[in-house]
Amino acid sequence: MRYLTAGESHGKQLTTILEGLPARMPLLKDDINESLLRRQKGYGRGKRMQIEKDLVEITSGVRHGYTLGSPISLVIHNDDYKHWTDIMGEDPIDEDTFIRRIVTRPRPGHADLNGALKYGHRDMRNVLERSSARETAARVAAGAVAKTLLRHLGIEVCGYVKEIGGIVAEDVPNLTIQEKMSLTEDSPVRTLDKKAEQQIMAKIDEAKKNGDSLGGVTEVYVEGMPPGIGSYVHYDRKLDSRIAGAVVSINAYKGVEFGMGFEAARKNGSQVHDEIGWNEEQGFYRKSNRLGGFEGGMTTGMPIVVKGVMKPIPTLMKPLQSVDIETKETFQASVERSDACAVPAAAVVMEHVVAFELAKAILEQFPNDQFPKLKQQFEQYREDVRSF
Ligand SMILES: Cc1cc2nc3c(=O)[nH]c(=O)nc-3n(C[C@H](O)[C@H](O)[C@H](O)COP(=O)(O)O)c2cc1C
Ligand SMILES: C=C(O[C@@H]1CC(C(=O)O)=C[C@@H](OP(=O)(O)O)[C@H]1O)C(=O)O
Repeated sequence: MRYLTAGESHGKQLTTILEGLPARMPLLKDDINESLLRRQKGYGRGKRMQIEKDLVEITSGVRHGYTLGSPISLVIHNDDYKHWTDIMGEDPIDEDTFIRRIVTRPRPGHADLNGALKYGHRDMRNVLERSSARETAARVAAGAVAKTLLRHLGIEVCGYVKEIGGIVAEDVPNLTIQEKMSLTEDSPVRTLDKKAEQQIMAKIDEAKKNGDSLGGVTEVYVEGMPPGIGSYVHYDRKLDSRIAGAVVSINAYKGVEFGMGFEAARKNGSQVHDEIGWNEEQGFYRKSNRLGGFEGGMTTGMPIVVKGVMKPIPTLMKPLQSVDIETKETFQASVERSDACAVPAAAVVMEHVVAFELAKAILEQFPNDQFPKLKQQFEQYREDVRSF
């Protein structure tokens, strides 16, 4: 399974083409819309999210609520496009409008300058329109389809916020994944910890007031993956490495940890590895999950726990110094609108990119033409590993 996305942030629409999904899998527009709506929520976002109402149109690959096995195309319209038709249309525009709206001032922390140097664009709008995280809506649409497949196989994926601006949300022990999902849905900053929630909101307000921005840490938790998904035989089949790549591909993500992650560097082996047990009912199991559900590039059958770190949003109301690419003059960047913090939204994006990698690995490992056959073989595999 693979997908491509197309679309500019202020262009007409975003398009996702998803290929390699089995035929005869139940899929509803609402499965995708629910995810899109979740991505739009979260305290700290700017005015753009009040303009957009992300809804998907399925334009191919699905009939009467089931996949056909042919490419699925998903379209999300940009409601903001109506304000940008002269700037973003495909037809040539008059010189005056072009000069007035040309972007020559690169923002530190964004793709603007590197993209201009690489492609030779003198109007950096040609870079920022595509490098914008607006594209993550199209990726969430693909991930929502993957999540639907996983749900039909008994696998649930949940993303939430662990930390924003240095305020850490404590874990609530022994929650079921359903409880995690509903708690985070009710939280404006998508945390499990009510106390941290209030502090985080105050911290975001403070950053906003100072014209500044915040980053944080998001976590994705997955339940229901059997052991042995992924492979140790080649670098590009290791599922943890694919997940790491997918997470860092999200705009503003700079690092990934599995389980105890970087903390492992400060521990002895006896405090890191997960001891193996066996009983008649479960078969092989782990006595702990310090490694976050992976060994040797394969799932262990324990929940997958992966964290990602998002840097603070680069567009700042408080100006940072930069240099105009035409005049070569130093200026203090000024902007009209931006998110102050998008970590809660990014947790939803991370959930969906992880879900996509999991679904992709399953489709590589099991017969993938027809969903009912895949499901049957997958359930058989679950039983095979349980009784091994
Ligand atoms: C959900 C989400 C929303 C974002 N919103 C903004 C924003 O409003 N302003 C901004 O400058 N960057 C925003 N970003 C981050 C930039 O897109 C990102 O920093 C930029 O594309 C440069 O890429 P890099 O940070 O991965 O190097 C957002 C990122 C995500 C995931
Ligand atoms: C549009 C989305 O996020 C955008 C990501 C983004 C950026 O620079 O990455 C900049 C902002 O867009 P604008 O410049 O139009 O205000 C965010 O709103 C979205 O998440 O759907």
